[in-house]
Amino acid sequence: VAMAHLVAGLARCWCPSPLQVINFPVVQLHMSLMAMRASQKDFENAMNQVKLLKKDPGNEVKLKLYALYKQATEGPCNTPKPGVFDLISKAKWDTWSALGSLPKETARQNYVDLVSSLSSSSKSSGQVEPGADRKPPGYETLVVTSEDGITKIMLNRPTKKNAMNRQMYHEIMLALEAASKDDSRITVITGNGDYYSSGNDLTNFTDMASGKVEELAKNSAILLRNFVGCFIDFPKPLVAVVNGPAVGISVTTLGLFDAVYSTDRATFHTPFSHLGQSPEGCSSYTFPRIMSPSKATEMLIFGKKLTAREACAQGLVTEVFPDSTFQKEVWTRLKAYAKLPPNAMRISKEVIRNKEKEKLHAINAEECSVLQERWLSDECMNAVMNFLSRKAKL
Ligand SMILES: CCCCC/C=C/C(=O)SCCNC(=O)CCNC(=O)[C@H](O)C(C)(C)COP(=O)(O)OP(=O)(O)OC[C@H]1O[C@@H](n2cnc3c(N)ncnc32)[C@H](O)[C@@H]1OP(=O)(O)O
Repeated sequence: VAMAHLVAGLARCWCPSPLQVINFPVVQLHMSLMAMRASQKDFENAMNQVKLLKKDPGNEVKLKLYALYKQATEGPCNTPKPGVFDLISKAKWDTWSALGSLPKETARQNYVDLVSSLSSSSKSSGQVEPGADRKPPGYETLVVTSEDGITKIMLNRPTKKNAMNRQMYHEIMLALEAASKDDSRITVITGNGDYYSSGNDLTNFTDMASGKVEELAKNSAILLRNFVGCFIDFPKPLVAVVNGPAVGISVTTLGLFDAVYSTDRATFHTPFSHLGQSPEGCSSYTFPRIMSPSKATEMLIFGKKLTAREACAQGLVTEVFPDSTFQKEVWTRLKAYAKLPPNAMRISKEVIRNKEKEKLHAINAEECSVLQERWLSDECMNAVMNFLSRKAKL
């Protein structure tokens, strides 16, 4: 009943004309503040783009836009929580508040990214840029689908072994955020092609070689911290369907999933020392707890690559399937799990995970700050340059 009131209330408040959200007084106030700063030009353009959207993006997205707006302009939510019966204000407060301590610049970037993904899926009114390349609708680095109670987030850069570039980090965060609010019961991350993911796209570091390295390292640490934070806070059962080899951050974050199903063709590899780097994804904490401390050390310090069966024996992988029947078996199982009562699953996850959340956020912050220094080291720069000049592969 409360949800019905909320939906009706949001519809009354925001839906009559396309994106009435932009008329929100607080947003208008911020528009004039934005216009004063040239460095926020993209943000301002995004606000204008929102006005041109023909298709109403729905209440969830409008709430998200509102929250990112507030975060980008005012910072973390510190206003008193509205009463339970003030459903609309409470929904807005909850969405803003859920952004936690997300930095203003990241919120601004996420706002711009979100508007850009909306613009490409909803043709803007009459403004056709002559000769402009049309972006494919929706995400650029992911394919996100939702059916049978399962939202599937598929990493989609198969020709790059699903290496995670900055765009992919942002899109995964957006997709997780959307999945946490949609009506699916289980969320799955998987890869397209023969790899699950080859980890961080090493070209993310090419800018490091060209000035302002400290600033780039700092921004990368913020990006990584927010990215991993989304996994720590994800409220629904999160399942990895590991369709092939996994490297680096795509392995370390597995410790934050609720189940990991793997093809027997997959391998699990965290070559941080080879790359002059150090563990992330909370693996410095989760891995010694999931497997024995010395096995974790062998992976995280010495870069030992595990087969799927070894990873399963160590507890990192829930179950391994023959590659020939992997997809069929895993999806049949997941569809059955998705029929379980959603609130029970969500609450069970809360009971299992909540005790650790604060700790995990602290570990995440620490790992990112250590990495920020590592990225500036000769060891790291040389390893990245070696890969990019094809002198080194894992
Ligand atoms: C900002 C947040 C930072 C978060 C910190 C995260 C850390 C990590 O994730 S550390 C792990 C980083 N990953 C790697 O070091 C893997 C590097 N890649 C490889 O060693 C190999 O590519 C391979 C073993 C994954 C696959 O080898 P192979 O089967 O021989 O395929 P290719 O090398 O020919 O790859 C095809 C194509 O894809 C590009 N590519 C693959 N992985 C990456 C990558 N991680 N970063 C950038 N590019 C990657 C590769 O360069 C090829 O491209 P083209 O030459 O243009 O075809």
